Amino acid sequence: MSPSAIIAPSILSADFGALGKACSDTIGQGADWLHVDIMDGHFVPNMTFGAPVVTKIRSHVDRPKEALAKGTFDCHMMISEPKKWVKDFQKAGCDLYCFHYEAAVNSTAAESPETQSDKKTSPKELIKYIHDQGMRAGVAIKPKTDVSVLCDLLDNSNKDEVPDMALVMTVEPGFGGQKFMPEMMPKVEALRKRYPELNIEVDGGLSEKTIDTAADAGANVIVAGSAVFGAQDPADVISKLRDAVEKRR
Ligand SMILES: O=C(CO)[C@H](O)[C@H](O)COP(=O)(O)O
Ligand SMILES: [Fe+2]
Repeated sequence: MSPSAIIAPSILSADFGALGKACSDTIGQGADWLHVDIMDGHFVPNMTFGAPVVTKIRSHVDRPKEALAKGTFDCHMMISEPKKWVKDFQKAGCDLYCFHYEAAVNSTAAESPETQSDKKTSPKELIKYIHDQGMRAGVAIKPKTDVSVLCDLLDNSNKDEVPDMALVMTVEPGFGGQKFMPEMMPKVEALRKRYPELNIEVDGGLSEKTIDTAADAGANVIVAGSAVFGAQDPADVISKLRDAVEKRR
């Protein structure tokens, strides 16, 4: 049996002028996690916010005592230097630090701004580093990246270096409100077949119209921004997304 449905509204589509309240309201409407999109204007052509804002919104939602339980802050790091910000986000209240594979393999960031050099960090070293800071680690892939890069990480026998979640992007990262890419589903199907217990997240264009396709493929962690925050009744949308995943388990 695949893991339970986890509904993670993306606060990218919330009112940034009242973000703390939007976070607590969404959890009250039945969301499991909050999906927090961090964009640096470099890895993607858009910017959001950094750790100081995460610190402020964290105080509006109880931090989960158990890993990946309700209230988890799922930080989707669309940034060029994923290692550089690990400690800041841990302190700010991130529970699950999900970096982009593409950024890690191109990253030139060292551990801290003081020691920046051209030292490279491999994705598996970065996963261990995130675990060492007490967070869970996720690895995201853009639409043009092959799913085999995730399998290589997931097949590692050293558990410290294995990701806790795989994120298959179903839009090009950078903006909310884009069209879901069903052609990404073979990646999700391949992961579900090989890793029955893995948390597989899909992000971009998820709604009541596209959830069946994602759920059929085996996704269980559902990010939805515009579909939740643009809805008349967000609780109803969250519940329908959950039901669609649960009925396929
Ligand atoms: O990572 C993202 C964009 O890069 C967002 O999480 C995603 O697009 C959610 O928004 P929507 O559900 O409106 O597509
Ligand atoms: Fe995202």
